[in-house]
Amino acid sequence: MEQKHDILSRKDIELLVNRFYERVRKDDFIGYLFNDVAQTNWDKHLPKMYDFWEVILFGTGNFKGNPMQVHKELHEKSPINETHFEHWLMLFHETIDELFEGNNAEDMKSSSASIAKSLMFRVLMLY
Ligand code: HEM
Repeated sequence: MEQKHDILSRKDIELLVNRFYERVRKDDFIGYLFNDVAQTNWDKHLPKMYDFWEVILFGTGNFKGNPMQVHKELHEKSPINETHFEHWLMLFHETIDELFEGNNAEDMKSSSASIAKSLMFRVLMLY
């Protein structure tokens, strides 16, 4: 088997994001939020997510968006809760571990966990 390496480039981010949302779309617990509620246009969403993670991980690229607003609107259409966030995070971390290994992979797990927490608190107004 090929040795795993760290997340080092935009190409690596693209692979990770593609693999993650392939799982999300088919997921019994959160898939419907994308497929039915948001009716996600994947050709737009995926490049946006490459940009998002490129900024978070490498400080390069140009993400334009408003995640707080987007998730609030989603929650208004179809309520999401802590379990959805935990599940999202579990799938994300599993996908990272499946493909990569190293400091950036670990950083991505911890930054996704803290963003998930802050999104969750603000979207669900738990503060
Ligand atoms: C309960 C967990 C989550 C669900 C169900 C969810 C769902 C969604 C949906 C449906 C969209 C809109 C896609 C579209 O344009 O159709 C979206 C956008 C987005 N999500 Fe999430 N998400 C979750 C958690 C997270 C987390 C934890 C992060 C970051 C670590 C994140 C980052 C983003 C970003 C950056 C966007 C793009 C925002 C924009 O367009 O301005 N999401 N999400």
